[in-house]
Amino acid sequence: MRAMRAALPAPRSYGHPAKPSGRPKALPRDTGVGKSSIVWRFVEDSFDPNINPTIGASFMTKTVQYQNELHKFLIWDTAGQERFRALAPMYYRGSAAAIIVYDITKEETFSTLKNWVKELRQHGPPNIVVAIAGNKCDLNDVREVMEKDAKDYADSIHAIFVETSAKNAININELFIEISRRIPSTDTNPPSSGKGFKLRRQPSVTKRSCC
Ligand SMILES: Nc1nc2c(ncn2[C@@H]2O[C@H](COP(=O)(O)OP(=O)(O)OP(=O)(O)O)[C@@H](O)[C@H]2O)c(=O)[nH]1
Repeated sequence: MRAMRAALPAPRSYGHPAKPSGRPKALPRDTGVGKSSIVWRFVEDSFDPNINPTIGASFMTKTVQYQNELHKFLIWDTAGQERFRALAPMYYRGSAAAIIVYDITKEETFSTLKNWVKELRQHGPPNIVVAIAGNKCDLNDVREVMEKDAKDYADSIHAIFVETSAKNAININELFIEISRRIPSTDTNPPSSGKGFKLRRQPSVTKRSCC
């Protein structure tokens, strides 16, 4: 079995912090993109339309079989609210992969996602696998971010890209499997270190079209 850590940073957020429970009426613009919902869909195969905002960060694990190996994902789901912003480096520093999530119905979440990419490149582990997930693709009718624009950007930075729907379970498993595929075997690395992976860059990512 090999272990890997995937942190889920959100785009930088602005505005008033949320109350400790329940969603605030005026949401900071980059919270609520669906990070926790993606993790819940992957780990528990469930979806809660009334899920609360993450406080600090939450941790979950899931082991999946991939080809002849067992892959254990150690997942930090980080909070998107600005007041927790400073915590993010604690989670991505030791991670083998990071999934940056934006909401396809909110252009500003895609714009600020680029700040996270820059931050990961500057302060994250050198070989961290970056995946971009355009979530809520079930809401195609109110889409603000074109899939092609996001895919072109992801290709330009050699990141994995998928559009996902945690609600309708679209491309969630595929996202994690692709991350698994991009992280080389840990045969030559201690499995518990969670870092030191040498990243094999793939020229393109196979993506199942959704919505
Ligand atoms: N339609 C739709 N709604 C979704 C989807 N994923 C999440 N949501 C909803 O979006 C809202 C926010 O979801 P969360 O998973 O809490 O978002 P988050 O990014 O973890 O939010 P923070 O913890 O504040 O950073 C909730 O009401 C979810 O039910 C999706 O794929 N489709």
